[in-house]
Amino acid sequence: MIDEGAAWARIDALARPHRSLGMLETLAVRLAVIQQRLDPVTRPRCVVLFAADHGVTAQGVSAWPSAVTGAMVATIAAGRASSNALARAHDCALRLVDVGVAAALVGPSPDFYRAAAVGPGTADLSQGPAMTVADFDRAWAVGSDEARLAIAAGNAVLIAGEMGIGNTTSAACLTALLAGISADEAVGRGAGADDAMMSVKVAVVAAAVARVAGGDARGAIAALAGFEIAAMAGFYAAGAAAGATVLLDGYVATAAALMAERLAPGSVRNFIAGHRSAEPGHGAALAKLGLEPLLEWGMRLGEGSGALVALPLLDSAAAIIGDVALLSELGG
Ligand SMILES: Cc1cc2ncn([C@H]3O[C@H](COP(=O)(O)O)[C@@H](O)[C@H]3O)c2cc1C
Ligand SMILES: O=C(O)c1cccnc1
Repeated sequence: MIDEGAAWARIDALARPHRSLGMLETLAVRLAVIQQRLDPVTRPRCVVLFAADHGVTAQGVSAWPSAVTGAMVATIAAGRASSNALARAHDCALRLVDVGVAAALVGPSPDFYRAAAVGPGTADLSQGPAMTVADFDRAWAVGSDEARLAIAAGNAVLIAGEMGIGNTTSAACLTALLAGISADEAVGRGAGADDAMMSVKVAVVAAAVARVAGGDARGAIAALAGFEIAAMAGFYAAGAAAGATVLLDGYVATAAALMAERLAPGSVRNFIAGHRSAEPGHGAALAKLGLEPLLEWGMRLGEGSGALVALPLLDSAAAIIGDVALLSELGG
């Protein structure tokens, strides 16, 4: 059993001055404890992008129309999104999973694409439940299935990303519910909402959370979720249960992580927070999970981008615990 004490003992025995690599050593200890080995690995790794549409866009909560979800799915399928570029830069395999995009994929579907739509997008969460509990379980199962596939393919580090116009409204609802913050604190500009959209978004989030609060946890979560967020939660829970290292992205991803921890307690032991997004509620969501983000770079994209940018830090951390001589070997 490798606990933090055992991992620190190894770090402190290595051929360098005591604690001379700062936070990189803290990260190395986290990797060693998650993976239960003093030579943790970060390759191969993969990012699975889950995409879906959101009925709540009818309320005017996003600066962008829903059709952009499908357009970006086509861009990702063509290998031309920010997430594709970052995945290539960091030697990370990429998969794209449609869990509920309204539009059919235009253009050729590559071998890394999977059609697994639960429906043509969620219902408007401001008018009633976004989805039934049965559909929530279907979306969750798509994600848990993807985690098992990723692990069976040998991946040591799992990343989930998302594409879904309107999904920062759903993430704000889920964070308000699960991290216990107000709608004001949970709502941010997402992909660029202006002040008028922001006040609608705060009102929508406050009313939706008030409507479901106090009910059964699964039903409340399903009422506020998106298909891609539910799939990410299933991905995280199954990845953690199988012992994988799970690297989280931004605000939407962390809302899914809160769901995973609520419905599959203990999942958080396998989570590493890649970054803190510019969305204002993200700090409270990470604090609720007890996670310290690796980067605070003002990123606010989603698509797994913040996790992908943090990936080389995991490579560095693995190298400085697993691939260095011992002090006792000095001169020997
Ligand atoms: C071109 C484009 C590419 C994106 N890639 C990720 N997002 C991000 O922005 C969306 C959430 O923001 P909101 O809740 O304000 O709609 C999600 O699709 C998320 O993945 C994008 C958004 C746009 C417009
Ligand atoms: O932090 C995120 O996940 C995020 C922020 C803005 C837009 N989409 C996603």
